[in-house]
Amino acid sequence: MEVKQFQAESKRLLEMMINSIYTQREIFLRELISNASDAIDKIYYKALTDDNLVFDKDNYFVKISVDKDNRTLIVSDTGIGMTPEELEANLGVIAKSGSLAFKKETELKDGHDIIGQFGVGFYSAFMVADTVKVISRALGSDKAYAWESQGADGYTITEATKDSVGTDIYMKIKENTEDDNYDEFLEQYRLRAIIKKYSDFIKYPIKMEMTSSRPKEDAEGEFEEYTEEQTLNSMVPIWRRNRNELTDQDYTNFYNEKRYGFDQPLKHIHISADGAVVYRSILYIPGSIPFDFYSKEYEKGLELYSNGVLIMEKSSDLLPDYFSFVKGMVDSEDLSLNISREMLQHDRQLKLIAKNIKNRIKSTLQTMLKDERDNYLKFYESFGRQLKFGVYNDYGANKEELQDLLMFYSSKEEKLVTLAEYVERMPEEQKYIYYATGPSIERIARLPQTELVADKGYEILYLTEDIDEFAIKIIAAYKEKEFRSVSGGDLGIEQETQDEATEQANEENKELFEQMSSLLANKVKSVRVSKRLRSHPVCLTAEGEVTIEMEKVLSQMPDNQNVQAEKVLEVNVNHSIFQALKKVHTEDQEKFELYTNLLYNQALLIEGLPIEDPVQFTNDMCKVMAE
Ligand SMILES: Nc1ncnc2c1ncn2[C@@H]1O[C@H](COP(=O)(O)OP(=O)(O)OP(=O)(O)O)[C@@H](O)[C@H]1O
Repeated sequence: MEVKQFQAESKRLLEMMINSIYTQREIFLRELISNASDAIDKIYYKALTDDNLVFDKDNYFVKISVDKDNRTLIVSDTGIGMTPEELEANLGVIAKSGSLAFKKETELKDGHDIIGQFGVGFYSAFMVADTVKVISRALGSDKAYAWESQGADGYTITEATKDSVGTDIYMKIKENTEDDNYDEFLEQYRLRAIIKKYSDFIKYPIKMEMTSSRPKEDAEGEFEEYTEEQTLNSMVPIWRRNRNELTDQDYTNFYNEKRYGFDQPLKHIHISADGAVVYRSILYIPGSIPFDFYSKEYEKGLELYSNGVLIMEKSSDLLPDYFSFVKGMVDSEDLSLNISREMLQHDRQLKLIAKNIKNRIKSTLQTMLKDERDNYLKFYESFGRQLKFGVYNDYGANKEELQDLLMFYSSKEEKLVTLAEYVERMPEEQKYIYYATGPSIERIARLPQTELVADKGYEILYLTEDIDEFAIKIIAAYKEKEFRSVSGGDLGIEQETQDEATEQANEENKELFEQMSSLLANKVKSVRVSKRLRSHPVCLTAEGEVTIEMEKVLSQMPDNQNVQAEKVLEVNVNHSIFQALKKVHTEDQEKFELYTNLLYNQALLIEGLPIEDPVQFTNDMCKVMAE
C-alpha cells in the first residue's frame, strides 16, 4: 500500500499545528464536533434544493464513544461524508477547507451556520492521538474509505466498510507521559465537561453512552452500574430564543449554569443586534460583589461564541474596565477569527460590538437609576467604587461617560444623591458644589471645617471612600459648577464685612501668628485667622492641589512617595481659647508654646491624622490640667 506524503508545506504546518497553534489540547474535541456539525449542515443545505433528499432532523446526530481497553476515542457523525477524492483533498492538504469551498459553491448567504473555514481544525486531533483513522462514506455512495495517519509521516487511503452515510473518526489516544495526562480524554465525565464547555450549543444532538450507578431493585444497600445513551448538549442557546418567551428565572438559571455567578443577578440585558454588526448577547449585573472583584486576580471579560461555539472564555476587549463587573456572553457570526479560534483578529466588528455593549450597559444603568432607585442603590453599593475608578483612570478620559452614574452622600438629604440632583437644588447664589472628606459620615458631619458652609444652608457631599476625592478632582466641574472642598482655600461665601474683620484680626495678631508659625515650622505652611470656623477653636486646611485626605490616601499606597499637603492651621479668633492664647502670648512664652502645640495636635486629631509624639501630647494635656 502506497503511503502518500503530505505536501512539503503541509508537513511543516502539521508539526506547527500539533505543537503550537492551540494553547489547550482539549479543543480538539470542539474542532471535530464542529466538523461533524458542518457535515450534517451540508446535508441540510443540500436538501433545501434537492427534492430527492429529505432532511429528517431525528436522523442526524454526533456520537462520542470510548473504547478504554484500546485507548480509542471515536467521534461519529451522520453527516455528508467524504469520497476518497474529498478525503485526499480535505485531509491530505492542510489549510484546505472543504467547508469553505462548500459555502462558496452553494452560495450560502448570511445566516448560514457552517463553522469551518481554515482547513486546520481536524489536525488538532494529533495533539491527543498517535494515530487518527477516518472512515467515511459519502452521501449517495455505497462504498466507504478509510484515511489513516500517524502525523507528519503521511497518510493512506484504503477501502473500508461502513453501513451508513457519515464519518467516524477513531483516535488512538497517546500514552501518558510524566508531564502530560492523556487518559482524561478517555473519561466520560471529562469528555462530557469539555463538550458542555465548548459545544453546548451545537444544534444537533451530541450523544454519548454514560455509565452511572443506581440502587439495585432486589438487594437493599447494593448498587449496580447501568449504561444509557444521553444527549449532552443543550442545543438551542437561550440567547437565540425570543426575549418574550423567557422568564427572569430562565435568565437566572443560565447565569448560574454558566457559573457567571452563584447569586441572583440584579439585572439582565438581552441584546439581538442586526445592524452594522450582527450579534446576540446576554449580559448580567451581578447581585453581589465577586469575592476577588477588587483584587488583582479578578479577570474581566465576556464569553465569546462564534456561531454558538465557544471561542474565548473571557474576552476582555468586550468590556471597558469601569464595567468590569458585567458578566455574560456574546455570540456573533461576523467575527474574523484567527486560525486557532482562540484569538480574534482585532477587527472592526469586535470594536463595534464592544462599543454597542458599553452603551447598552450605560443606558441600562441610567434607566435603573431613574426607574428602579432601590435596585440601583444595591448595584452602587457593590460597584460604585469601580465607576469612580473609571472616572479617575486614564486621566479622566471617561468622566463625561460616567459622571451621571455617580452618587455621593448628601448632608441635607441624608442619603446618596446624584450630581444632577445636587446641582438642581443649588440656590442661585451658591457658587460651588461643596464636599467634605473623612472616614465616615458621622465623622465628617462633626468636622469643624463644614461649619460655615452648613450654616449658610448649603448642601455638602460627604466623601468617605479613598477614591472619591480623586474622582471629584478629575471631574473638576459639573454643569459648570466647580467642586470645592470645605477645607479648601476660598469657599466663595465670605461676606465683605467678614473679610475685612479677618484682615483686621490677621493684622492685629500678626506677631502672634508669626510666632505660632515658626513654632510649627516644617509642620504647617502658615497659621492664620479662620473664616470658616464657628464653634471650634482650630482646624487644618490645605493649600494647593494636594488635600489632607489625598495625603492620607497616598501615604497608604505601596509606593508611598511621601506626598504632603501644604497645611494651614486656622484659628477661630472668636473662640474663648483665642483670648487665653493671646494672654499667654504676652505673659508666658513657655505656656504659649504649650498651647500652640496642643492646638496643632488637636487639629491633627480632628483630621484623623497621626500625632507625631502622642506621649508628649498627653504630658502637655496633663500640664494644663494640673494647673
Ligand atoms: N466529519 C466530517 N465530515 C465531512 N467532512 C469533513 C469532516 N471533517 C472534516 N471534513 C472536511 O475536511 C475539511 C478540513 O477540515 P478541518 O477541520 O481541517 O478544517 P475546516 O473545518 O474546514 O476549517 P477550520 O480549520 O476552520 O476548522 C473540512 O472543511 C471538511 O470539508
